[in-house]
Amino acid sequence: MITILTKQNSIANHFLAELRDVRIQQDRMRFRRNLERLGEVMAYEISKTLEYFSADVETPLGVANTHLLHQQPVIATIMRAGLPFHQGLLNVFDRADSAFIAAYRHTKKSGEFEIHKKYQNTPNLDEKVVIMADPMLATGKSLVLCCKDLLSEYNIKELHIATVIASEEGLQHVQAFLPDVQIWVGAVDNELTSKSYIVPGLGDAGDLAFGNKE
Ligand SMILES: O=P(O)(O)OC[C@H]1O[C@H](OP(=O)(O)OP(=O)(O)O)[C@H](O)[C@@H]1O
Ligand SMILES: O=c1cc[nH]c(=O)[nH]1
Ligand SMILES: [Mg+2]
Repeated sequence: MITILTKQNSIANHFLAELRDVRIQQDRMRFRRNLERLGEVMAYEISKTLEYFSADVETPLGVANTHLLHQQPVIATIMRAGLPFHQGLLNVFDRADSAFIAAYRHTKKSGEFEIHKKYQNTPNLDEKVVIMADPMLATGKSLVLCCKDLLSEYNIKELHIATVIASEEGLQHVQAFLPDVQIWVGAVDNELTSKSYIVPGLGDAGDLAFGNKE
């Protein structure tokens, strides 16, 4: 299942428009905050699909019945660009555990790239709802590699991918290799450049958030 946030009119469109805007995105703090705000909006949308139980809350004047999350999801992310987006999800799922993975696209002399995974630190994910957050889904190789590793190591109950901009091609790649995953995306763009950047996309999310890499 794929849910595309900007198919509906909402304030999320403003956050995404600012992330894409070649001038506004130069304000690094605002860029990170907009990734965070989209993480917050997406967390709210995902929260509507999770499992709840009936509970009573004692107020100063009586007892109110409500529905509470059966289980907090675990928020996983791929560094670097995932970090502000992860923070947004964590602002909403504020008692969640987190999982961190460091992976990046290493470009070879031929111009092709491969995903280098350097680090993974995660709580036990058995029987957990896991939300894997990475703002950019270009070829989909980073997300497929990282999710496949987690799925082979743990008996994950339900896996969600949260992303801000995806390419059509990348989405197809993820669906082919991770057919049971639920995908939440801000917007879907048509094209990839020869260096696998999304067009129109927003540029390099990690560099915009944290500075140019070497
Ligand atoms: O779908 P893919 O083709 O795998 O590309 C998407 C990945 O590329 C970017 O990370 P990058 O490797 O540039 O590292 P960074 O997050 O440290 O900037 C982005 O943050 C995704 O993680
Ligand atoms: O367009 C892209 C593709 C990968 N990573 C980014 O940050 N942007
Ligand atoms: Mg990345």
